Amino acid sequence: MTVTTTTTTLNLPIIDLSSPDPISTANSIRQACVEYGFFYLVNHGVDEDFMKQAFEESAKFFSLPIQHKIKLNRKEYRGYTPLYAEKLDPSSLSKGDPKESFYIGPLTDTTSVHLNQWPSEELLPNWRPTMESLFWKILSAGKELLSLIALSLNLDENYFEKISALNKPEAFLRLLRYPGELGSSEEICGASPHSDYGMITLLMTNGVPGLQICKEKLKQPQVWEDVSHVEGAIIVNIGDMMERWTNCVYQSTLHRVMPTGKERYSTV
Ligand SMILES: O=C(O)CCC(=O)C(=O)O
Ligand SMILES: [Fe+2]
Repeated sequence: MTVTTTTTTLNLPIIDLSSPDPISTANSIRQACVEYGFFYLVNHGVDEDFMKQAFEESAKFFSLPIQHKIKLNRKEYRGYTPLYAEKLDPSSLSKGDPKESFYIGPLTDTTSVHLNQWPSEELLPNWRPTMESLFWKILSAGKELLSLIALSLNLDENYFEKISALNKPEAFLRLLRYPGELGSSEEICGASPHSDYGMITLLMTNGVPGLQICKEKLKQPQVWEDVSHVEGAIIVNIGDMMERWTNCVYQSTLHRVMPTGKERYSTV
């Protein structure tokens, strides 16, 4: 049995992507990745009004009747997954995570881009252009960040590009909706505890809290700490692949989303 307790809210480091001093930024990134595996990214080029618009479009899709959504059921890792269809912690006894999602595959890859599924233009005319624009903006911030992460590891800033780490399937964009309803007394997570599998994850939320991290995954009882919302910031976390590549110097930190009674949207 896993016994969990929640403590205080964390003060994660804030990294400024537009800082004129890449070496000092890289040093701060290193410290954040060693200590937490999580940090906030500001001045990343995705402006707040645009994010608001993206969450509005996301909400329009998720509020469609289920028969419209189910037509876009996930195939080839692209499309809609209904409530409870996923369980990020396979050992959890719950019937699945109470969240729905929509997966968009890499727009960069001409050989697979046609596999993406989109809601019809008649139903949601601005949906596809908004999500495509979101994809490019976050990808661009992510690539800039990866050159700073390379510097933070004392590598050439183009290192990840040179080793083809940015080749297809470069990046997926997922839109998530958590109904947020509080369950019975048992601990039911919106997203059950997991670490991400890739290089890095860039996460934006609509400001509704719920994200928690557990810095020491092997310690019992587990201690979960709240990650608070910083207006306009992207939350970045290190994935398992980057943890492995750095011989565990950078942490792929366990995290989860707890319901707070409020509907929550995020993009990862
Ligand atoms: O919605 C969130 O805040 C986190 C989602 C997440 O951790 C994931 O999908 O990997
Ligand atoms: Fe995650």
